Amino acid sequence: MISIINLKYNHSNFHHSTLNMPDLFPTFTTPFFNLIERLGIPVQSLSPTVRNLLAGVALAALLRYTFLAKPKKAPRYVSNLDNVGAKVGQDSIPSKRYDVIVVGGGTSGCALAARLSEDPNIRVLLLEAGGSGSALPASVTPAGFGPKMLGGCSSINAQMAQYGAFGDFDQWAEHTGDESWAWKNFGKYFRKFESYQPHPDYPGIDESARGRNGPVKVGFYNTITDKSRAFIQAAKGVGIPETKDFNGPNGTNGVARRVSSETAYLTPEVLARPNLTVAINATATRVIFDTSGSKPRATAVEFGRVAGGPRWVAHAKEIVLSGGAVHSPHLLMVSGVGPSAHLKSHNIPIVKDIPGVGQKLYDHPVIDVYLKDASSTSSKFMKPQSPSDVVKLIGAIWQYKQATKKGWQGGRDEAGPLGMNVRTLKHTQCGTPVLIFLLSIQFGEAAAFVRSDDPVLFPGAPVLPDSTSAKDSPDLEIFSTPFAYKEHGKVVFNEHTFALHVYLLRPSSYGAVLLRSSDPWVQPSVNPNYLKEPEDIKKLARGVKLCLRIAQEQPLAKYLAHDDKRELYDHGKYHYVNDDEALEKLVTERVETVYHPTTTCRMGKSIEDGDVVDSKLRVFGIDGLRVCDASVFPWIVSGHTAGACFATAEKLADEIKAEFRAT
Ligand SMILES: Cc1cc2nc3c(=O)[nH]c(=O)nc-3n(C[C@H](O)[C@H](O)[C@H](O)COP(=O)(O)OP(=O)(O)OC[C@H]3O[C@@H](n4cnc5c(N)ncnc54)[C@H](O)[C@@H]3O)c2cc1C
Repeated sequence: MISIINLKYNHSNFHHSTLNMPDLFPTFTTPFFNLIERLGIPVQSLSPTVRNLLAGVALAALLRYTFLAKPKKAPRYVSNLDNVGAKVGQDSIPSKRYDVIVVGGGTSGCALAARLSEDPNIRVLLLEAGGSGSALPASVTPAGFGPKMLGGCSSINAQMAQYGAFGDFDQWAEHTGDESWAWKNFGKYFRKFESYQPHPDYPGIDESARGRNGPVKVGFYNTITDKSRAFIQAAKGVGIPETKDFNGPNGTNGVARRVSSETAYLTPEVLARPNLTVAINATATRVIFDTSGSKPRATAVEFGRVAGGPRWVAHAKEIVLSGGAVHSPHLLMVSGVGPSAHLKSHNIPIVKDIPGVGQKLYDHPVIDVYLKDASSTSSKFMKPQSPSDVVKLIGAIWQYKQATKKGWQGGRDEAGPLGMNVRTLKHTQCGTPVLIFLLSIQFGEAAAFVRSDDPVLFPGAPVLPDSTSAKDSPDLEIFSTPFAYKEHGKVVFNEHTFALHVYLLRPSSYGAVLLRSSDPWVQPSVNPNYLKEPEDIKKLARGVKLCLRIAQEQPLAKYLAHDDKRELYDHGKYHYVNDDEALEKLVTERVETVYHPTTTCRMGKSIEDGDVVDSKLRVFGIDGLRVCDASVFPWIVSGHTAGACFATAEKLADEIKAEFRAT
């Protein structure tokens, strides 16, 4: 299936890079400079330095307004762990008992805990290693490799709500031997979590195929730059047909504004439930088992706040690990569940030998194509490199805050550029989302899904080994961002830029998550093994070739500085479209990740096949222990991974609730 996202756009305020009053945001700059004029200072005649100085004052004032605003009332989370479990070593304190403990308040965990606690007879404890996403400005490190928070990756991701190809889930059903995972059955859980927001600018969506009442709002919320609009037209020009809806009845497609799992599922009403306890800053360090019977049973979770600090224990009938594709296998292994030789090498007593734990780490490798923007209209100020960038950014923050104060919910233009892929201030305290926005630098505005063996796009190219789930599923995604960045956003350009990115949707290569220590506070090693298989390199090389061709196509071409042949940019590499060897070299030199790790606790039929959980997400050979997050995907999906995490949690919640009702 081939398709393109198109998004809403309002970028008229950003056409000059120097500090120029009329070009800045009138709601912010006009009153400020009026005030200065009234003090008798002729602003227009001031030197750029003085104007920048004045802008600095404005910056300080606005930062104070933005970041020191009165925080909203803190949600009902428990941080005193004495109220959650029994302190280890204090036998006089009776253990706390729950029906279900969910470990990890991320994308899947928040959804699961919220849905389970709808049944007042199920006492649920959600343990989250981090704090609230709305209170942790520094929590932007991807994929759980650093600080953690409620909402997990859904609190920092790029909000692209494309769910994968329908055939992906039919393949899941085939692998597990359980038809409930086939799209015709599993699809209802995608509709259950989403609330599709129709938009007049985007007609032609079959709303009957979309969810209407779920907690996660999905729709055409974002602004879109003129270059990403031009990208859509250029992609059509090279032969990629346009589609209205990634997730509609005709196949893969989609867009969204950020709604984290925390803000969507852990609403004040949900948090007020007496049968739900949400503990923050509570890192699970071990699952505790009763090994006295013929089959081990998970009975409790041990958790703590900091390495070397006190630990607590809470008991439950059912324990569900939702720590994500890195930390669920990590917790299993430090608890004695995993490949026995590997655990023995770390002196961990074996509870259950499951060789597949931590194996089959799939991820989506990406190649970024750097282009110089000839129109000088990029949003480079969002990663400020100069005082004028700072002023523009402050103006954007101001505009965004004004719009949200007036009740902006997306779908209209007045929020300005920060309306693009950014969580609304409304849901959070102070300026946290602004920081998240500045640091996360993931602004996918428009995307195209194609196959690397499409005869129209790659005429004469030999067919490569095909790991995709169905014959019409895509294996490459190309997306545009309104400026270029390198090394996960750590390096930005101090010039106006534009970027295309291509990633491999169904890689053949996979790696592993392995222990570096038996100490649960020591992070595991994560080796994704990108590009180990040669066909992955060849497919990505075709994707780069397509990016270079799209960049040459009108109307996109007119925005780009094709005569800029500096090594910094890729304009000088257009001749690569006829040089596969050069393209493949570029791929191997430039590979990065789009942060979609999956499959490290694979769902399937048996331990012998390398699977870790069965189709009800129960860990093989252990009672009372399940895993529910991206780690259980039998294969990585042909698209973005958060949707399938929400849907998996929705499905498991229904199943566990039914089991509790039956007992
Ligand atoms: C930068 C970035 C951009 C992305 N962009 C998109 C996108 O545009 N669209 C899309 O669909 N997907 C996107 N993704 C991927 C998607 O967000 C993830 O695949 C998905 O959110 C994973 O959900 P999860 O439930 O498996 O894990 P997570 O959401 O990572 O949740 C795991 C949770 O467990 C907690 N935890 C871990 N260990 C412990 C422990 N020992 N004790 C207690 N708590 C623990 C963590 O703090 C975390 O809250 C992106 C991801 C990243 C990082």
